[in-house]
Amino acid sequence: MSPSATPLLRVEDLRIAYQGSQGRPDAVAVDGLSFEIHRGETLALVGESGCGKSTTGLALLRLLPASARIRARRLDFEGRGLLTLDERALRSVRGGGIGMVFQDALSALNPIMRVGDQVAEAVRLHRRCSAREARDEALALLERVRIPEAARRMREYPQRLSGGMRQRIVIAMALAGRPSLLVADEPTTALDVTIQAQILTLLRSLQRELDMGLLLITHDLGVVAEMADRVAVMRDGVCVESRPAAALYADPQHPYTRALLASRPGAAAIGAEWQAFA
Ligand SMILES: Nc1ncnc2c1ncn2[C@@H]1O[C@H](COP(=O)(O)OP(=O)(O)OP(=O)(O)O)[C@@H](O)[C@H]1O
Repeated sequence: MSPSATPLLRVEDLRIAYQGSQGRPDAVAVDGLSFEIHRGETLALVGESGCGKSTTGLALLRLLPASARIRARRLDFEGRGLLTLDERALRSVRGGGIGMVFQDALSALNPIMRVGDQVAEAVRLHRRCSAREARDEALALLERVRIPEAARRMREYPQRLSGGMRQRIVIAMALAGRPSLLVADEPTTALDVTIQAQILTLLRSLQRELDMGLLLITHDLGVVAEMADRVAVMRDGVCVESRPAAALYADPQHPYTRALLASRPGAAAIGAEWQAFA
């Protein structure tokens, strides 16, 4: 990691509430969250379902529904405030500055379009170039995400590919705008365990090769043990602990972090730690 003075992403005191409908009170989804990501750094945002992880990821791309009220002391990407960007600037940040990978590769892909054409289309969204150049770039992207026989795979439709291959295609599309930050929201949850490991290794390698920042959103502390530089643990919209990964795993400070660690499959004692939060 080579942290520069200005972080790629600076989040300070982020608060997000969904407006309650039919007289119901607003629901606070994120409450006072702060973190930074530098180029070349991986931050894992970890917590159970509903703790506000995806809401945070979507806020970075200003993709929250209109019912979401968002404010922050700072929400800066490459030194610019994301909350005050106009639509045009936002479009260039989405996919250009910040790339996004979601859990469900199948629904992110068009079933009736060859995957090579979909990646080429993503390239042309971000860069003026000929159809030929876009196809060449798409092929290079498929090779970058280690798709074997990439030239042949370009002509396949998504359904003909395995789940892992599809997720590689989605990652290739997310890279098409040459982002400096990649947000990956549960990128492996829908995959078999062995494939999960391959995709995580790929993300880690890409993050290093391209010197990107990576925000990895997951409910599974085990998933990030090998690859995060820092881990931020969230519970009910609040960050309870944020530390370098090695320190957090070796000596978790917050009881909730200890409970999450103990509840991983294969962890010895779930018992008392978890009971406190059940
Ligand atoms: N569109 C929405 N309208 C109202 N409330 C929402 C909306 N989206 C999320 N929420 C609520 O905001 C809180 C945080 O949800 P969020 O999806 O960010 O959590 P999460 O940690 O990503 O969980 P998951 O992994 O299940 O997606 C939850 O209480 C959820 O019910």
